[in-house]
Amino acid sequence: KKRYALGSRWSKTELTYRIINRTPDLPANEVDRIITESIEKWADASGLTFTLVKSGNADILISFAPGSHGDDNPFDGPGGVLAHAYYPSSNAIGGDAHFDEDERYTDASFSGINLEWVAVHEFGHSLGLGHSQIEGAVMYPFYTGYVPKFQLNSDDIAGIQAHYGENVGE
Ligand SMILES: CC(C)C[C@H](CC(=O)NO)C(=O)N[C@H]1Cc2cn(c3ccccc23)CCCCCCNC1=O
Ligand SMILES: [Ca+2]
Ligand SMILES: [Zn+2]
Repeated sequence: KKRYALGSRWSKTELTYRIINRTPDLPANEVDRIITESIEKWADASGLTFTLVKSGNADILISFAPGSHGDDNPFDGPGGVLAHAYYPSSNAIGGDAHFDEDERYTDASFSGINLEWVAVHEFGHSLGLGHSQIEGAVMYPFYTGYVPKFQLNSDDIAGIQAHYGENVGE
């Protein structure tokens, strides 16, 4: 099956991200923790580093909204499309990740939509990964349900390293 796909990449390896708003489905500190752990999965597998910023601009702007939300891709209500994100680019929306607020986001639960899985998938796009046809890859285009302690698939890791190389550690 076709493995990972590549879109545009960032021309830098030190990236910033900002949580614009949070889903009310989970406690705010949980949302922050899940988002940070999700983006750090990509840092662990590559030479990328991420800094959370609390205000102003950032490379990756993260927001939750239902239906029409200011871009050309309105969400579709509960189910269907869960979220989307934009490949790196010089324009403002590049790298941004939007989550459909009409979903019921959960953590460590087999019901609802696992926020961590969706976030890891979207941040893959924010970093320049397309979809993979490998069923176990996080970049697979279909949500297949909560996987306890899930890790990036080797295909996801190969994809991010094709763009940004290996994690060279401290
Ligand atoms: C991978 C995920 C985190 C992000 C992707 C979108 C995406 O690639 N974002 O970057 C997603 O939402 N995929 C849909 C694909 C999809 C499945 N169905 C759909 C019905 C209508 C529209 C889309 C879908 C059938 C019914 C199940 C609906 C609930 C699950 N939805 C999905 O799996
Ligand atoms: Ca939806
Ligand atoms: Zn996707």
